[in-house]
Amino acid sequence: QFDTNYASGRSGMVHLFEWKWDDIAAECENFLGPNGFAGVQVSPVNENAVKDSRPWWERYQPISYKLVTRSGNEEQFASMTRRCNAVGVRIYVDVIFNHMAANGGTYGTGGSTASPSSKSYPGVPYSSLDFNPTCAISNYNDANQVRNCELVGLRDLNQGNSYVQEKIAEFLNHLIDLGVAGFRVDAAKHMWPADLGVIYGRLKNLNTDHGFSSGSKAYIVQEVIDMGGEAISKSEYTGLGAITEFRHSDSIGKAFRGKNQLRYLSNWGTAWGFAASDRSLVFVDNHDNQRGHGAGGADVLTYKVPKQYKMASAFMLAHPFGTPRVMSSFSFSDTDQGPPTTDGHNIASPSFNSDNSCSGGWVCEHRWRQIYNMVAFRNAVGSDAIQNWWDNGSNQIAFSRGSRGFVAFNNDNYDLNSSLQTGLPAGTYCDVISGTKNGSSCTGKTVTVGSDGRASIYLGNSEDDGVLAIHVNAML
Ligand SMILES: O=C(/C=C/c1ccc(O)c(O)c1)N[C@@H](Cc1ccc(O)cc1)C(=O)NCCCOc1c(-c2ccc(O)c(O)c2)oc2cc(O)cc(O)c2c1=O
Ligand SMILES: [Ca+2]
Repeated sequence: QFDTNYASGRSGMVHLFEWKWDDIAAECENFLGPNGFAGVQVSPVNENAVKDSRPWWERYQPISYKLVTRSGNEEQFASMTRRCNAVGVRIYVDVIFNHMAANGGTYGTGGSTASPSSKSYPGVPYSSLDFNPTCAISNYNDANQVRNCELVGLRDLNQGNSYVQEKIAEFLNHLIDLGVAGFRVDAAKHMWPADLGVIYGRLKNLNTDHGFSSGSKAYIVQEVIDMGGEAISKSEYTGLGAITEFRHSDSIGKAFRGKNQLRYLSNWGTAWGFAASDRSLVFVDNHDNQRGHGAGGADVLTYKVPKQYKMASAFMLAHPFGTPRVMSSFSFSDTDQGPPTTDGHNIASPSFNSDNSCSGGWVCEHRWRQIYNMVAFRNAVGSDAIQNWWDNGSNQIAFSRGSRGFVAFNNDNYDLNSSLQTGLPAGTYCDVISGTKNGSSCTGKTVTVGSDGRASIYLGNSEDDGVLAIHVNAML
């Protein structure tokens, strides 16, 4: 189903890609809880194939459903969900049950062996009876092939098989017992919606020991890469739960790279071909398309283009459309490269600078002031509608969220300098992009709103950030 199970007053999910469970637990307590984040998407928790150079994508090659990975073991996972739920931060698990590991001398992160060539995975156990006949996906316009054949050599499970359904449901219910709030279903496009419906139907209610109200069901977000032009469409999945809206990532990248004038964002939402707001998990980039090949490819914005990245993230978090997910990356130069390690195998923990940013190979976009302050903005404005849309006919735009928040963007190559209607009560506000409210002072620019709700808004085109944001919880 598509209710996020977020604790009240919180929004903003962050994908702590490749983080270890102990480090996520600490991050919930030290940063995400205090800053109003609602949830964490974690990397796959099930035992995966060990590949020589430890590429990031080895974690998408299951060996078994044992909870042993480079991020930690079952005990550490259980401790993480306990500690994060205790501070109002939910845990969403990236689950892979379309396939099992591909060929290649294979043992798992938990020590299990497997023989993909004979479709034997004793760690589950799965045998050749549980897989579709071997064939390769070569034509994305053949829906049967996309579901029943192998994605890049990954052994394709038959989710129509009742034993397979049982093993998958057992795996997901084990995670529900451990306190998770939902799942990101990997490669959902490669599974039949009817089979997914059977599997989701076998899920238990969420564990009330972790603060969920009784009868709550797991939030399901299905990875369906649908940029149009293929046989399979996301609408086949939106009845079952939410979907990852890749068109949002592609379109927001194009807009803030200047390929689309920002004034066209005035009808941002389903008019752009996105799924319904409550079925769309939205993002600027994800773990796959930030590496250039996934969907959207070349136009996707990443931490490598920080000014545009922060503007796009601010727009996503300021706009009411969809359920936003902030990507938190490790730095990479090679698209196969895995997370930073201490010894080539064990993942390194993030280290933190005095300004709360990360080091040690972790980018921690979620710790960038312009991003975490916009999560607080989104919390402050709640479900208030967009009002007072303004644009200059090209790349300067502004809008308010009811009477609780106001944002302005400047992607033109000249200053934005206008008196605009903010919708806010009269007063002086801290601009939470250039600074942070600190008691009754602001470490960045301030904006004074008159009794008519108007304010003089200045955004120089050479400023670090092309965005300005004020809201009722940042009033001085
Ligand atoms: O680049 C990658 C991994 C990409 C990837 C991994 C996880 C994801 O959730 C994802 O969306 C993409 N993998 C590299 C290396 C690789 C991995 C395994 C393998 O047998 C061969 C090569 C690669 O070059 N992959 C081929 C292009 C990317 O094709 C993949 C897709 C994919 C890409 C575009 C689509 O429209 C689509 O429907 C599926 O999904 C995966 C899901 C997985 O669970 C595991 C995978 O290996 C993959 C996956 O290879
Ligand atoms: Ca399949």
